[in-house]
Amino acid sequence: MAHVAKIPVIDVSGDGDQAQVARELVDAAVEHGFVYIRNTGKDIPVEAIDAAFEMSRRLFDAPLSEKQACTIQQNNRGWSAMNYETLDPANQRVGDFKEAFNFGEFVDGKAQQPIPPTIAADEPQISAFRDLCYNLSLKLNTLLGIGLEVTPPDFFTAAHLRARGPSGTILRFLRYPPRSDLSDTTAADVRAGAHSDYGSLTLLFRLRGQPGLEVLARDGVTWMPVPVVPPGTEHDPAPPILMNIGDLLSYWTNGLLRSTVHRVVFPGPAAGAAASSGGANGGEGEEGGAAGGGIGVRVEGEVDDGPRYSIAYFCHPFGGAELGPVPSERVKGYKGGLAEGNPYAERRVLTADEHLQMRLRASYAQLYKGKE
Ligand SMILES: O=C(O)CCC(=O)C(=O)O
Ligand SMILES: [Fe+2]
Repeated sequence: MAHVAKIPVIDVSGDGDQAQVARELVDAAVEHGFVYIRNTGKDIPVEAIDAAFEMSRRLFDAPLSEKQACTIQQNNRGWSAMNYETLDPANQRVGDFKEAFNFGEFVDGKAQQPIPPTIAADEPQISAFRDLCYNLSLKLNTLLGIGLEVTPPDFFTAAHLRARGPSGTILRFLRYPPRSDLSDTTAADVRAGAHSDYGSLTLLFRLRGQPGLEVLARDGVTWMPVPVVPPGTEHDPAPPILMNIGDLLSYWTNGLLRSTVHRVVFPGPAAGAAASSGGANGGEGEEGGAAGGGIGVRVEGEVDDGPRYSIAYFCHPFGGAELGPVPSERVKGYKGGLAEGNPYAERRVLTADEHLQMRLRASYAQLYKGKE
């Protein structure tokens, strides 16, 4: 039986040895593509996360007409309705069973896109939360630069500074309804299809008791649940923030940093009940997901019968950033990459914007149909 994903937990909030933390972060990014960032409340206060989830609840509870008036546009901002996005079109019968709302940049606390009147008064607070995520993402980009011994170490960070110009960075609220609210799901349906993220890195906020995220093991067939509260963090003020490497940073580092495929499934049967995916709940650390169908196997202590909420911050470099050679011996010396030999000699240097457009077209077929 498969295991719960063994993703390292790292604390980046201390004043201790940055080089050591950076090495651990890079090792996790190379090995797993995912890392838990311990939430001590120093980088992102717990109250700010709670408030963001509260705003998200109110947003999704707003009248349908308010959300429809903000329907997602080709700039990737706005509301994405139930089943609208299909993250794994080759394998999904229907789109993802989720609603999402994407916030692009804010200027002086004001969104640069239509916002449902129900949450209009919250704009400054959403903007402030986005800023907190931005600051943490810069810190993580710096640590990745230090850990990869890039010269200068702020190479990645510099490409992410807002001052450089607009970027594809998105703060996304997500709501996944419980299966009991849906009339037409099958066992194979998933809340979010298998995918890797598009940007440089993603920060993911989840709530205790709302499991469902799974990562694909290196064997390419085994799904491993990612507990919200990994061992050792039970007494932290909030669950860790999950960071994962996106396609852009993987591409930029020639595949050294790993962009790991993941998905969100409906909760599986309760402990003791027959598991229709074939994986009955085992002992601690032994729970796992069967490949194929979209039914998760429960992680100990995680019960989920209602809607599931999560918040993702997809960090992107400024649009014009050229994804050329990374000045790091470790990246240059990495041979197991995306192409044979020197990838930069063989491929045209894409900009961050070109990379994003390429990826968005694949998952929003309806939005881009006939608009080539
Ligand atoms: O909701 C989650 O836990 C993950 C969402 C996700 O992977 C995404 O939106 O890219
Ligand atoms: Fe994702």
